[in-house]
Amino acid sequence: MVNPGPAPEIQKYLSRSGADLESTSDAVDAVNEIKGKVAKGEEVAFDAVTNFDNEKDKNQFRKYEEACDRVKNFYREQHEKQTVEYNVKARVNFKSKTRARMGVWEAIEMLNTLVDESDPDTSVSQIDHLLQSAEAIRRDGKPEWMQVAGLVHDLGKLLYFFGAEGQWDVVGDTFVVGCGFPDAIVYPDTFKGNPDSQNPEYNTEYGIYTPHCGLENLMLSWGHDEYLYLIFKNQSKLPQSALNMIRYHSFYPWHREGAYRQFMVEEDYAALKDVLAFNPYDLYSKSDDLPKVEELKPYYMGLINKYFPDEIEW
Ligand SMILES: O[C@H]1[C@H](O)[C@@H](O)[C@H](O)[C@@H](O)[C@H]1O
Ligand SMILES: [Fe+2]
Ligand SMILES: [Fe+2]
Repeated sequence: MVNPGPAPEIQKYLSRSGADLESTSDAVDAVNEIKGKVAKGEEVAFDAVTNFDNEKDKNQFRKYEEACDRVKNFYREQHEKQTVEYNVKARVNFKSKTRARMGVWEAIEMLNTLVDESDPDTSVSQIDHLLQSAEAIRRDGKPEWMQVAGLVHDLGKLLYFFGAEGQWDVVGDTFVVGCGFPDAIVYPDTFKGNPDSQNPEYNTEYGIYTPHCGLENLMLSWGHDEYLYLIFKNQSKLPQSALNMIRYHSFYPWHREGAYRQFMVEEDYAALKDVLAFNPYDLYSKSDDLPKVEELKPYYMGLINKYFPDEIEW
């Protein structure tokens, strides 16, 4: 008899298996572990093994209370203006046009002038941040698709050059609109100025959503994650795990602080695993050592050609 292979529900996970799953049995173990924990109502956390293993160094990042005014002012504006109404408008606007046509490397170069106002940890330009992330992933021997995820994950910040209203609808951590704003978001007090926080249809645990409706059905605040996910979902050969890393990498209240569990379905735990495997390379690779862009270009062009068409409709 022919071996029927893993059950369809397991297959679903295998096709999106995390970066460190070497074999089918690893993947099945991982899935069983997730399922067991979910069934018992336990929190699922995954420790990614990376080069950044010094806890003392890790504590130097994301210190928002000590951040400069540039960061604080950014979040006040973002938290006041990211409403359900704006979100719907931004999504309709996204679908209404193509903003530019260019290749992935050209897009990376275009980001050269952008310095992210929301980021307390880096003041290097975005091209440097992308290469720092990709190089850290490569150094740890992770697969090519994940190196590519590192290389492109912040390309959604191109939105800034495509008629964004400022940086508040492009960068910064993301959160859900249409339900209450949890304290797990940085500077939670600033939501007082967001009209949605006074709206009884929105300001509850579930707001406009239903229990365990799945992350897929939530409106995440509009910015570079969601935009880039929408672009690459149809215009790349990236595996689902890479798309998860792109789509949720700024969703810190969810992936780091444990908020929004009331909306999760089983497959969202696989996405969580992907995002947690990616996060150290995004966050802890931030340093002032500038990568040598021209030296690295040929290697990354090779990867770009494997995963993307020559021209993307942005
Ligand atoms: O300030 C940063 C930056 O904007 C990143 O690109 C984003 O992914 C992070 O969530 C945010 O904390
Ligand atoms: Fe980002
Ligand atoms: Fe990043």
